[in-house]
Formats: sequence, C-alpha cells, structure tokens
Amino acid sequence: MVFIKPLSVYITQGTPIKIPLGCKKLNHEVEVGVIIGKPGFQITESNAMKHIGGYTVSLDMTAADMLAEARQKGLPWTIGKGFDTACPVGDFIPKDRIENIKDLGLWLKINGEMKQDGNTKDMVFDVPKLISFMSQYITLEEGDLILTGSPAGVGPVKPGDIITCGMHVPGVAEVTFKVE
Ligand SMILES: O=C([O-])CC(=O)C(=O)O
Ligand SMILES: [Mg+2]
Repeated sequence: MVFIKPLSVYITQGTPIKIPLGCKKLNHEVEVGVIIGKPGFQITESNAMKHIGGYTVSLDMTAADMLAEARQKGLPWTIGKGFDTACPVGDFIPKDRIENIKDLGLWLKINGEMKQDGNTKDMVFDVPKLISFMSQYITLEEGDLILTGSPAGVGPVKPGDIITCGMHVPGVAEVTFKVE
C-alpha cells in the first residue's frame, strides 16, 4: 500500500509543524527518506540501489483521527497524510554515508524523551523492494522522496513539543522541529 503527499507540504528545519484544522491527534512517525537520484520505470530489485541518490531523516506526520475516519469509510488518505507541514525533512545525506540501508538505526525523541528507536532490518519490505514495487506503476524521477514506513512507538504530539530525530550513524546530524 502506498500513498502520496503533495509537494507543497514538505518543510525543512526552521519551519514549525502545524496541527491541521480540526485534528485532535497528530502523530509523529520517524522514517528513513530515500531520495531518487536516477529516474526509472519498472526497476528490478537488483537494480534498485543504483537509482538512489541519497537519504534524509523524514517525518510522516499523520492526522491520526482524520486518517482513522477515512480508513473506516474507505475514503482516500489525502488530508490525514497530506496537510500542510505533513512532511518535515532533514538535510540531504549522500548515499555513500549509509553503509548498509538494510541495517540502519533511526530514532525520535519528544522533548528529549526517546519515543521511537528502530532499525531498518525490521522493515516489512526493504528499500529495494519498495523502489521496485512503486516503479512498476509510477515512473520515479530524480528528487522524488520515498518515505519507508515507521518503526514502533508512533504517538501524538502537542503544541510546544520539540521533536528531534536522527539516524544512528556517526556524523549524521540530528533534525529538530517544533510543533505549533
Ligand atoms: O500511518 C500508517 O498507518 C502507515 C504508515 O504511514 C507507516 O506505517 O509508516
Ligand atoms: Mg508512515
């Protein structure tokens, strides 16, 4: 199952995360962001890594109550996943800085308290599989950003919270966002 966020909803550090109108449960989901470096259609799993340009620490911010309602009614996820500021991203991490994308630790803290601490080795579908699957249907373009699913510990944020997140990789800077 894949969904799309509008291009206009991604933000970088310095811009606060805003709770969408009427949302009563805004969840954090830290995810590895994969940035496409070389376009492709119907990419095989064995060729998938060649299409990656780099990575970023990403947040799949989710209006969980609105998403739950849409899910229950069988309606699209557009607002629950695609409201303004729903896709905070960190700096570009060149591909060669990540030794093994299948064994990469990522974490998220709220106000200094660890909430998510996972590893890509626990992913249901690994990164090459995700790239291959999506590209069977959608041409991937240079600069496309694929969020890859969140580890355990997803939960709500509230106004004033400071979210920090990062990867367990020496030299990869942590990312900070404020919730407004
Ligand atoms: O919100 C969801 O149910 C799905 C999702 O984005 C994730 O698991 O990362
Ligand atoms: Mg997610």
